[in-house]
Amino acid sequence: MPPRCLTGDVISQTAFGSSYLEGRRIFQLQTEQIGRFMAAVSKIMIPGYMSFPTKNNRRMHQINNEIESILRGIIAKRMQAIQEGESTKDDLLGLLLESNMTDTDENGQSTLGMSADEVMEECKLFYFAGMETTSILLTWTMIVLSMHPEWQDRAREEVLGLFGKHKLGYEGVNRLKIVTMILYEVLRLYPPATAFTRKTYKKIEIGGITYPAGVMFEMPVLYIHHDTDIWGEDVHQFNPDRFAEGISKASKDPGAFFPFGWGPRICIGQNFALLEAKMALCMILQRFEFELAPSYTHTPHSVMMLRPMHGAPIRLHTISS
Ligand code: HEM
Repeated sequence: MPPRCLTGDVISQTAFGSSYLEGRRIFQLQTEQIGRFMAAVSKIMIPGYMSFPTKNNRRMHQINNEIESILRGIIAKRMQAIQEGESTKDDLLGLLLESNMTDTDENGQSTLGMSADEVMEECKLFYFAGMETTSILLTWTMIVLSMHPEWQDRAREEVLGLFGKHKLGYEGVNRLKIVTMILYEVLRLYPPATAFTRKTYKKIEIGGITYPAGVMFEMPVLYIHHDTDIWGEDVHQFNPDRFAEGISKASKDPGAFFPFGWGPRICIGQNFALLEAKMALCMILQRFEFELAPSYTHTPHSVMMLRPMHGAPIRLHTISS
């Protein structure tokens, strides 16, 4: 199963719970949407081009309509069930709707909570923000562990030592040290989100320069994660040991590792993503040894996110018990 199917299934289940299959259709459509969007932005950069009635843009519009119509159906069905006294389910949609329904006026319109459209947008955002990123992290991890079999062995040793071939336990997952160091080092070398932006809301001085309100800054995650002055001469090498004493001691600047962003808008799903990546990696390591197929070419490519440009053909060999 490609990592994207796994992370798509996980977010479908956690976002929509019982409506998982309907959720999965949305995610399939959004996967097509991402592909089409990337094809469009990597070809041409004319302002407004995305609204031209090209075949690609028309299909993207169609996909968006279909996604919204499925989501409206899921939300309406769940709201009706809640109104009929069914308990809100323990998934993202249930939690969003619950918050929505506690603050409604006499007409049933949300006052403090979110509108149905906002709930829908949140559901869409969680997919975009959550599925692709974690799948890319898993993909790079498998690539890097194929290139460094000694680290693959160390990680497997740790996993088998903690769980054997048995089902993973939450407590055990929290005790994973080598696997955590590996994931951090992969996130340093190949951060799925290579940059994010911040806008000044008032006049501000940074590094001796005064900026007015409304200036957009790009925070270059990839660039800072590869800065020799911060990380040392081996900055381009895969060396999980640098994280042996935690993130703050891994570099000369404790704030230099920020694959999930920073500040009040830091990634809301970072713990979820790391837990998911750890569990998926442990389950793979328990069952398989893996290596890169000869056709693999190492070409990190950043359009929206940092991916292996020509995919990641990986050979899995079942470990006999
Ligand atoms: C390896 C996996 C992931 C990476 C590298 C990642 C990275 C990021 C980054 C860089 C941001 C922008 C933060 C900022 O502006 O400071 C972000 C925001 C966000 N992420 Fe993630 N993310 C990951 C997984 C997830 C998952 C699994 C979810 C949901 C379950 C998620 C939900 C979100 C949301 C909702 C936001 C917007 C937060 C806001 O604007 O307040 N992310 N993520």
